[in-house]
Amino acid sequence: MKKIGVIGAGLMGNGIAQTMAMSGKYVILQDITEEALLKARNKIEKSLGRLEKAGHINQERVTNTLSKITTTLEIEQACKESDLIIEAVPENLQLKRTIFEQLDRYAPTHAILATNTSELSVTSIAAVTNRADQVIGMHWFNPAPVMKLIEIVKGIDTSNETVKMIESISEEVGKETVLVKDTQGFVTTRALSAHMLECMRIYEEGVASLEDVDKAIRLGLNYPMGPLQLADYVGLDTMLYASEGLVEAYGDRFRPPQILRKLVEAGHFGVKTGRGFYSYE
Ligand SMILES: CC(=O)CC(=O)SCCNC(=O)CCNC(=O)[C@H](O)C(C)(C)COP(=O)(O)OP(=O)(O)OC[C@H]1O[C@@H](n2cnc3c(N)ncnc32)[C@H](O)[C@@H]1OP(=O)(O)O
Ligand SMILES: NC(=O)C1=CN([C@@H]2O[C@H](COP(=O)(O)OP(=O)(O)OC[C@H]3O[C@@H](n4cnc5c(N)ncnc54)[C@H](O)[C@@H]3O)[C@@H](O)[C@H]2O)C=CC1
Repeated sequence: MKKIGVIGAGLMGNGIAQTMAMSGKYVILQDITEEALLKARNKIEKSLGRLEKAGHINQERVTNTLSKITTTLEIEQACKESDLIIEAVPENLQLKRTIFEQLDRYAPTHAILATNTSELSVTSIAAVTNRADQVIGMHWFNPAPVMKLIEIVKGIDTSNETVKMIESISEEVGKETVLVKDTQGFVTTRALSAHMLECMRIYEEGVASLEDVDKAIRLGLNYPMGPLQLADYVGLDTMLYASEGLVEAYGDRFRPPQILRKLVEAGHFGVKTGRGFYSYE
């Protein structure tokens, strides 16, 4: 697999594009606005700069990586020569199904179509295509260039060959993999949401301040980030979508706390909008 299409250039899409390009893949990154593409390119440059400063890569690798990434507003353009297309648009089943109809229409017949969904049904997304055996969940973690895991999700009709190809390219770009069944939330989102939603409730009940809930988990349980800080980092909109899907599958224990719903209703999605549980302005 030499050419990779990435659909959606937000938080995850730009990190996935960067990771692929750093391993020598040609990447075509697509979004619906010029502004989103510009923002993505800036984020990639910043992240590469950070890796260079830390001594992980040299200037030549930065230049090479950037030269391998092109951007487009046309989904057809991102598909037509790609061997693998990774979708990273917002966590909404209807939107993803609409995108996959188009991926199926425009991508070469050999291409694998992967979704970066955090918890939605890969099987349902695959069902709108004529190649369900070549559709798979490829679940990355934020920040994509740094996090070690890719959670591979095998839909009902995903072929073993498709799984092998995704295991192989994941390894090629320096990631470890786990293989999971297509169930709501897989392993990681189910586990992470249980933890984060409970911590939001602890804060909402006034048991401790925002800072102290985060500090307790960070220092007491040795997590790299506190749960509320991490929720802002992941995106509260994504957290809310995920919890709503998990409620449908597993019931009330994943019910979104009021504070999460209100922050999303107010347009405060976390780091990406400048405000969430914390302010970043
Ligand atoms: C919602 C879903 O579906 C799935 C998800 O993604 S859930 C969320 C998963 N992600 C997490 O849980 C992240 C938790 N946080 C962490 O692991 C860490 O805080 C972190 C890696 C983000 C930052 O690490 P840190 O030690 O706190 O800060 P920092 O020292 O700045 O960074 C550590 C290293 O990562 C690098 N780094 C961090 N973010 C980076 C980025 N965006 N690009 C490039 N490099 C980055 C830094 O340069 C640094 O490198 P060195 O140690 O070699 O100097
Ligand atoms: N935020 C996180 O930590 C993680 C998110 N995910 C999943 O990745 C996906 C994307 O999440 P984020 O990157 O956080 O969201 P985001 O909101 O940062 O980015 C989404 C991007 O998709 C673009 N977009 C919207 N409609 C589009 C369309 N029709 N065609 C092309 N692009 C379109 C938006 O303009 C935006 O740039 C979601 O499914 C999410 O659940 C997976 C792992 C981690």
